[in-house]
Amino acid sequence: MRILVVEDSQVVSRVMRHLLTQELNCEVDVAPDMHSAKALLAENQYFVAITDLNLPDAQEGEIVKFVLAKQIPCIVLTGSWDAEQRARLLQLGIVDYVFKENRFSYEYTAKLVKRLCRNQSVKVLVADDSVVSRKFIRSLLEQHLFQVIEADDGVSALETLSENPDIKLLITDYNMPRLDGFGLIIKVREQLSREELAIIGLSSDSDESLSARFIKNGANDFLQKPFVHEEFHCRVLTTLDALDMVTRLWEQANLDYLTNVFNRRYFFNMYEEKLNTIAQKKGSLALALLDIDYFKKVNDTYGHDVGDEVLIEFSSRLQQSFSQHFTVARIGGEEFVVGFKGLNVEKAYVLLDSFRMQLEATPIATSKGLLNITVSTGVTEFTLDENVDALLNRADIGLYEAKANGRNLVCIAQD
Ligand SMILES: Nc1nc2c(ncn2[C@@H]2O[C@H](COP(=O)(O)OP(=O)(O)OP(=O)(O)O)[C@@H](O)[C@H]2O)c(=O)[nH]1
Repeated sequence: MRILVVEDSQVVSRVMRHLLTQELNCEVDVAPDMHSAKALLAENQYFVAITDLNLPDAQEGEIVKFVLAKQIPCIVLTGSWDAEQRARLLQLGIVDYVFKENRFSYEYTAKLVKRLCRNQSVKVLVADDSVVSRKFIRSLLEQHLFQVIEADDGVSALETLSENPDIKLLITDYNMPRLDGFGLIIKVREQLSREELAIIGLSSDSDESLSARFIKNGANDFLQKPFVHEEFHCRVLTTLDALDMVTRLWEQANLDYLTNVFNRRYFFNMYEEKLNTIAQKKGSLALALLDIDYFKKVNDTYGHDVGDEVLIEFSSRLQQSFSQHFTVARIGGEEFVVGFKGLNVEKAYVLLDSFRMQLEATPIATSKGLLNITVSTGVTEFTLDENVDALLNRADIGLYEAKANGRNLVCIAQD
């Protein structure tokens, strides 16, 4: 990803380069004037341009129109606060107008670029029966690079949501035919929590109680129409940042910090519930306990960091082999589990033995060279009246047998 900074002050361009490369994996080109900016724009594709308005060879902000004409998102970073100019440039379609006040202005700009990068993968559904209003909101969202989908009433919004489960944000009007904004939110919240789908309510109705009612019905936020561009963007960004924070907290609580597979806590919580459902439906489940062989030797010979590299690569191979259909978790130092929901122990055995052979045949690349790694595995099948501990204990008996019989084996433990 390439970013263009058009800025005649070397101090500012150096600060921006530093902050941008800290936040993102990107290349930063700096143009000190309009002439060199044009040359760089002719040569390269830019994700975004951050431009000053007063350049030695173009003092009236000419650079902005030039950048926008090339369909490149433009953030204005200026030392002169001019309310009229700001309103005009926002109208033209710049992403934001940032006043160079202090170091926070530069940090804000770098964070904004990071958000633009994230926004490209965020789907937003706009539900509004007014075409004009829908198109206006679409244009605001597209300035910030969101993927936008439209629905012209509550019923079609519901259909679109079920067809696109990856929509992260719903922006809905209140007055709509067939199903209004409240009805839509109530129906959506029967299935999706505030953390799974954020909702912002909109209305031009003068009824002051609407905002509270929207939020009580399950919206994350509310905006009164007409609104100014910046307020709209601030609400959208704050709502999505909150969603990101919840996701990060969830990941910290449920993913293993080293390997990024599910951790012990997630596995136990999820499997207590899962076993109840499987027992009720009389379904099948096989559970495997995998333990890397002689792992202590890897640490002792090559150091703890290389041990970590082995754990990371081993987890990644487990995920590649099983995560699409089954659950992979790290439950101890070099101990992993795989839950094979829907499989009996014989079928799980075949998959696990093939994984074992592939691991043996493909050494792991580490900073100290290729290492031959093998794994021992115990696998067992769920019987309808037991809990996770009992199931794991039985898988552990299989694992013990695999270790005792020379390692690099998969052993089935029968109940
Ligand atoms: N590098 C690294 N090592 C870890 C981590 N967690 C646990 N270990 C190490 O894993 C090793 C486990 O050793 P043992 O339980 O003796 O097992 P082993 O050497 O694999 O022997 P067998 O299982 O009998 O084949 C210990 O040396 C722990 O310090 C970790 O996060 N990173």
